[in-house]
Amino acid sequence: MVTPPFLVSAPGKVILFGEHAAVYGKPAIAAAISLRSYLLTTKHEPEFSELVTLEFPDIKFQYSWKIHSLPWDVVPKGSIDTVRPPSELNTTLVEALEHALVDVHIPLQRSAALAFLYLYICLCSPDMPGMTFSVRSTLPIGAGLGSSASVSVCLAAALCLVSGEVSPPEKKGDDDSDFNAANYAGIELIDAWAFLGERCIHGNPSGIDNAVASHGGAVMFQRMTKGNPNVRESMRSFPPLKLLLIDSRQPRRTAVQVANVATLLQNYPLVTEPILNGIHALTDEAYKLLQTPKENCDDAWEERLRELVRVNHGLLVALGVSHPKLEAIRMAADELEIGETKLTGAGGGGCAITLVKRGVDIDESRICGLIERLEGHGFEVFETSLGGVGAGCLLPTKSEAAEWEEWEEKLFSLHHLLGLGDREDIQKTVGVGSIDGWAFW
Ligand SMILES: Nc1ncnc2c1ncn2[C@@H]1O[C@H](COP(=O)(O)OP(=O)(O)OP(=O)(O)O)[C@@H](O)[C@H]1O
Ligand SMILES: C[C@@](O)(CCO)CC(=O)[O-]
Ligand SMILES: [Mg+2]
Repeated sequence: MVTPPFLVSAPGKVILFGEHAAVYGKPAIAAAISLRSYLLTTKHEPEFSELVTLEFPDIKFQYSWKIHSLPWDVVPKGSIDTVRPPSELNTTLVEALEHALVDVHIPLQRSAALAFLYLYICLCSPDMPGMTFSVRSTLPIGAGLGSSASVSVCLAAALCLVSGEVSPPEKKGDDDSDFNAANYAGIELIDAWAFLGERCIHGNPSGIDNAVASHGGAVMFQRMTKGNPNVRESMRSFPPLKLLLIDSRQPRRTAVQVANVATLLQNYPLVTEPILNGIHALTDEAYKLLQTPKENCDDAWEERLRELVRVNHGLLVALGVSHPKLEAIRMAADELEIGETKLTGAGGGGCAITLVKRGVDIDESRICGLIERLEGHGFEVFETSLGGVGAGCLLPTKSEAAEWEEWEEKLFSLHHLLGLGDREDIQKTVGVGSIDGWAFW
């Protein structure tokens, strides 16, 4: 059992191929990005020990519940398998939590708070001390970069740590590829609980986003079908790709986009199924291409990959999940002949990626021209790298326990920062890659 204060963090992701089809058991390819969410867990002062507090400053939400007023009796201790959580939500618990959420009307706040309460009731117990869980993200929210999954993974990781279901990650050796069985078991469990958090936020997730946010790297993922388990294949020799990541800043919710595709499939199965099968075949092609040894990734290879990006976008347009702003981004990149562009994530707004041409026929000034043009239209261009680390934890080791007070003081000032700082402040002060001490499962 880990005693607060401590921080956990998990990355966002980019889906390169296969979104939406992933929901129907088709393969998809995604990679973790360097933009991440952070969750600080602190213990309440004794006078507030009967409260549990949730703070989501990014979505202007803060709420405290009396711990004993929550519906603990719906899932009595021992009635839930915390080691192998089910993949379906317990609808009785979801209904019982309505009461705790009666004052929360805004859907984006309500779904995130439901994810927290659901995991809190399943993993914790009413005799635990009062705590505050504060989440900040350097990811744009609801923009296709897996913000919901990175928050779900942070919530699952923090709650698994305070309940003792999972131990903090053991530091790996110098070779980051070293396999550590305890870390692996820990992150598998966090991933499984985060999937239920995703279910609370968007109803019918495939599980690809929480898989990438937990494990990091680049993966080919296929949701379980007819009792077969999920496939999650790590793509270790992922070739370096030059990508632009552009946020249309058009808000949308994944839950709505996924439901729209479900309606299309229901209304026009003979039309929609072939589109999903087309995405499946295209992702298989992309998978083969992305397995090509680096030395064979020549111009023709790049051209084929870009072609697949273009076709994937076209099929997503046919599913009805593009948006005029995403089309404006694609057209700007097409006009300047920078590369091929597709929406990424659930679409309907949010982000697009442009797979940039390399080689002699494209110079940096053309790319700068595109960025300027996009920013001029109010779009935001992100720089990020693909295939980064998965979920991690920052807490003092036993040998540092003497510095505990100093640590606690630092985290309390961090608490303030998590409430007020901007993305750059957060990344600089606690960010993975900016400060030492982070360990990853
Ligand atoms: N920083 C955050 N703080 C609190 N809640 C968040 C935060 N980031 C995301 N969420 C929750 O996740 C929801 C957005 O998730 P949604 O699945 O719609 O988009 P996304 O995950 O960013 O994109 P995609 O699913 O396409 O990758 C928000 O409405 C909110 O409920
Ligand atoms: C649209 C979708 O395919 C990707 C969202 O990032 C939904 C999912 O797979 O859960
Ligand atoms: Mg999401």
